[in-house]
Amino acid sequence: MTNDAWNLAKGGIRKDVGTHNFTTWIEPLSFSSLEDGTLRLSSPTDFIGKWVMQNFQDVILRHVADVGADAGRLVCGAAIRAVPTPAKTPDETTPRRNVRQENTLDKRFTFDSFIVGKSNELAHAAARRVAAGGSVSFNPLFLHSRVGLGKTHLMQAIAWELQEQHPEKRVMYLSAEQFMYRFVQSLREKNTMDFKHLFRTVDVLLVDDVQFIAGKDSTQEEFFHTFNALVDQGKQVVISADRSPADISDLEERITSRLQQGLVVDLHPADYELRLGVLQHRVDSFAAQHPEFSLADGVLEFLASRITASIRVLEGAVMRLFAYADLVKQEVTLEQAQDVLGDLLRASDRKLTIDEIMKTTCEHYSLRMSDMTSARRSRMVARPRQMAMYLAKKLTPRSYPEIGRKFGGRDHTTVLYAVRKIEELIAAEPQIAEDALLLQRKLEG
Ligand SMILES: Nc1ncnc2c1ncn2[C@@H]1O[C@H](COP(=O)(O)OP(=O)(O)OP(=O)(O)O)[C@@H](O)[C@H]1O
Repeated sequence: MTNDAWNLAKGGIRKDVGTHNFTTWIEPLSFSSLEDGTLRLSSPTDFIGKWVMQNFQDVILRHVADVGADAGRLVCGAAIRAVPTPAKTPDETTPRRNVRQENTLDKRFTFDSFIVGKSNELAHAAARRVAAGGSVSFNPLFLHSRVGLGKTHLMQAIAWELQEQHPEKRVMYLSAEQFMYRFVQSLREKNTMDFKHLFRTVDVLLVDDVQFIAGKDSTQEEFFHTFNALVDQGKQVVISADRSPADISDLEERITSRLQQGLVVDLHPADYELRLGVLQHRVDSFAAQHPEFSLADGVLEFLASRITASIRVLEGAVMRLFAYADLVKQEVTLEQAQDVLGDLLRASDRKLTIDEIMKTTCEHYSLRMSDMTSARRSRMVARPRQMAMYLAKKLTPRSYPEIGRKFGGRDHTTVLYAVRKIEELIAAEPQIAEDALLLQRKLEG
């Protein structure tokens, strides 16, 4: 069994255990080895490892068998070393097998369960407007944010609301990856007319994670035509991405400019009140079904102040507390919460700086710190510098101009170019992909 086979098995596991369990328990695991019928997975903490062995052993072994690996036993823990995975860009012609083809919506992602705060109020209001089903002055609605801040939740809330209030409307929600999958499938099965018909006759089209199609030429082309056909007919389109249209590299200029013609809204990182609101909401829903559940005073406030990365991470933390409470069957104290969530808290504590990124990159390529800010252009220096800029954009919240300033007062377009260049090289050159992955692992500790 290889890393790839494990990734394939994870697709099936996700379907069986649900997105929530998957994100909390399975996603953090990495493949280590399969020897003598024992599958070894590495987990960030022993608590997660134990929980996975107790609760997901059967489902994991079943799906591992489905991908052709024979394991009768699972061992999972923090002391197990993971096999590094080379970074890979999905290939346009070989869609991943675990892509969901069904248009399923998550029952939890409704407006009722969406907590509104300063950071997301505009996105929420715009989503509500689209969900009302009347005529809307902006088209498309483009939602963007860093990961785990509620884009998918809002998109699906729109779809649920429309389905409920306007059952006559044809609403289609899917990820850009699914769009590509269906498109490639229609090419293979020579029924592109059906594909076009399907997508051009919907009333509302919601496409999640559109950055995925950047650089995938024929899918982009088809997406562009679908998009134009719908907008020209006055049909509503809603799109999400992990960055703004202008920041998505490898997206054709004409697509970028059309995407910018509607309303582009950024969901900002959640502030303390919003984080606390989300936690409280989750705890209330859980406690309604588990009256014995009890949390010591101050635990939620502590989590809301310490875990700031994303709402997804916050949710993962609270899910883990529920699991822990279920195990010990007593009130969860602050000390226990700190213990069980140690890895998440440590990760949240680390605020990576651009200086650290430069230093680690220099060590990796045996360069001097001054090379990061110098004007030298030889490839030996320029490439690592571009790599450091790429990592700075990826791993810190710094903007292009801020990064440019740190790298010897360079222009923001130089940083943008560096990021695009490294993204291209990661896709084309395994050595660069490996460097990027190794550096990222080192930096994220
Ligand atoms: N304002 C909110 N209120 C309640 N739950 C939220 C809110 N924002 C995010 N969440 C929850 O956080 C989790 C992650 O949200 P979601 O998947 O929508 O993020 P995303 O921005 O689409 O992330 P990605 O870019 O990784 O796709 C989900 O479980 C979602 O329900």
